[in-house]
Amino acid sequence: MAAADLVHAEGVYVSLGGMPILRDVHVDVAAGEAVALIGGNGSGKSTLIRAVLGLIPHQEGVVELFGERLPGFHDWRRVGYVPQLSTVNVAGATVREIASAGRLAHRRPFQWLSAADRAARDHALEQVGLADRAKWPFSALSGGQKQRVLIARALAAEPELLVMDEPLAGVDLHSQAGLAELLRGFRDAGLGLLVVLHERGAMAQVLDRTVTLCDGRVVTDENHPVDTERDHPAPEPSLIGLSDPIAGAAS
Ligand SMILES: Nc1ncnc2c1ncn2[C@@H]1O[C@H](COP(=O)(O)OP(=O)(O)OP(=O)(O)O)[C@@H](O)[C@H]1O
Repeated sequence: MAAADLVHAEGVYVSLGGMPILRDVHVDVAAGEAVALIGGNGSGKSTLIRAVLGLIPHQEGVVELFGERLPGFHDWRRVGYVPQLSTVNVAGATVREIASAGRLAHRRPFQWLSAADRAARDHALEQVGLADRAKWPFSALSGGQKQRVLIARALAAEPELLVMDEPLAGVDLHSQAGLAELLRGFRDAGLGLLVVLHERGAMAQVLDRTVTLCDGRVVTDENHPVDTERDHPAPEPSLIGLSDPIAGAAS
C-alpha cells in the first residue's frame, strides 16, 4: 500500500442475505485524489462504499482506512460520509442543526457544542455557500441546496476523506456544475474523494480515476489494467443465476 492511501480495499467479497454481491473488488484512494465508482443499477457501488465505511462486514479481503485495517479502524473523524439524499430523513431540522450533527464524532454524548464545534460547522456552511440559510428548514431547500447541506455536515467533521453516494442525483445541470466545482476545490485542498456516480457527467473534470463495477466485479480501473482471466473467471456453478439477485434493484 502506498503511504498516501486513505482507502485501500483489495480482494473484497461481500454477501448479503446469502447472496454474493461483491467479488474480488479493489479500490484505492490517495490524499488529493478523486475516484469515481460507476456502474449500472445493482452493480454494487453502494455496497462497496458501505463495506469501506464498515457499515456492513466483508467476508473476504482487506479494507484499510488510513493504513488501519477494518474493523479495527476507529478514527471516524477523518472520514466524512454523504449518503444518498433520497435516504435522508431529517424532517423538521434546520440547516444549522443538520450541519451540527457532523461534529458528533468530536464530542462526548450529550455534550453541548463547543466554540470549536460551532466554528467548524459555520465554516462548513460557508464553504458550501449556505451560511445565509443556516436557520432555514431543510425541507424548504432545493435539491442542490440539500446536497450542499449534507456535504456541509460531512465537512463539519473536518475530514481527510469524503465518501459520497450519488451527490449529483436529482440536481439540475447548473447546480451539478457548481457542486462539481466545489468538490474540485476540496480535492485540490488535499481531501480524498470516493464518489458513487451513475455517469461521469459534470464530475468528469474533477475525477482523477474511474472504477467501473458490473455485477459486483471491477471491470475497469485506470490504476489496475484489467486481467480478464483473473478478474472475470467463469462463474462457479453455485453462483450461476445468483449474480443479480434482484435485477435492476436500486439501493
Ligand atoms: N441488504 C441486502 N440484502 C440482499 N441484497 C442486497 C441488500 N442490499 C443490496 N442488495 C443487492 O446488492 C446488489 C447491489 O446493490 P447496490 O445498492 O450496491 O447497487 P448500486 O450499484 O449502488 O445500485 P444503484 O445504482 O441502483 O443505487 C443489488 O442486486 C441489491 O439488490
